[in-house]
Amino acid sequence: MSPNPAARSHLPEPVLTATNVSIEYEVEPPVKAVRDVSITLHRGEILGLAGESGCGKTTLAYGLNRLLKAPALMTSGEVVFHDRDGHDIDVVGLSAEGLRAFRWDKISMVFQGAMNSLNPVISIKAQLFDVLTTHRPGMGKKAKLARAQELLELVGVDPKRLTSFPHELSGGMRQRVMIAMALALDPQVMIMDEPTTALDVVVQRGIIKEIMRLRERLGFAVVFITHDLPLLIEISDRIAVMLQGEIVEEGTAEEVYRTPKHEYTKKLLSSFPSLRGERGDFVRTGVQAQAPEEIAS
Ligand SMILES: Nc1ncnc2c1ncn2[C@@H]1O[C@H](COP(=O)(O)OP(=O)(O)OP(=O)(O)O)[C@@H](O)[C@H]1O
Repeated sequence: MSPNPAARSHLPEPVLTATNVSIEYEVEPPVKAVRDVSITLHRGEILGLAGESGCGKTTLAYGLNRLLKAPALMTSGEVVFHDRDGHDIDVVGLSAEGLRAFRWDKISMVFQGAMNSLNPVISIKAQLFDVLTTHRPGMGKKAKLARAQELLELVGVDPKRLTSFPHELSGGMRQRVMIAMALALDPQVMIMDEPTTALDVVVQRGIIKEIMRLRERLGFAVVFITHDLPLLIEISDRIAVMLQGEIVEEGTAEEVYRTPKHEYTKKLLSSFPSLRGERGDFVRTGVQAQAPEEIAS
């Protein structure tokens, strides 16, 4: 199968553009974790970031959302968020106040250990209210309650759980609550860094399925990072492959799977035997991902 140029020309407009981004850890000797990376995330798409441990995926994701902390430093590059109202936001140039308003509202992030960042002694309701109070100061109590209930429903958690404390919920439920929190302000981009890796396979698949449904329904774009290349191929619209801080290959999931160009991509694909042969044959069609239960089978 050859890449379909027609499909590419129909990509939606960009929502996030990173240009020539380089990030270093200023340690001795310095670590060049991200090297001159340019990447475009289109509205509503799932962009999978693949590559082995230590290649710079998390560092890049943090850079996109200005979450880098010393000793990490973005040494060059531009990150521009293209808001749905037509304005461009220079993410690198945002002030501290601008950044507080930007994060969670425009781009939110769910990471592997996110479920453990819920405060164990504060109810789910209070923690959801906190996000809404901070970012939507004009919102009344009734509206906040309705939104909190709606958010839990969206991620498949019974709204009765609002009064629960995190320790009363399973790991999967807590991660769903974190996804609800990330959705609270209707972000246009979600960065998901190994969002389900700490969970068992059945729970993982359930949550991935939910993310896919939500993306269809709410239209946010996702940068999805995982070591699970078969999963990435199934759920992503496009995939970027990282090697030692650089993006060495980029294409639709189908192109990357069917006609990988870079030797490293070929090596990466061959390290997942499940991707070869009848059982693991490519099943994705268009932008509609296969149902996760089918992926798991
Ligand atoms: N605080 C730090 N100080 C120095 N070097 C770091 C620091 N954090 C990460 N690095 C280095 O930066 C490089 C990129 O790391 P990063 O965590 O972004 O990779 P990754 O692809 O996300 O890996 P993983 O999948 O294991 O999370 C690695 O060489 C790592 O050792």
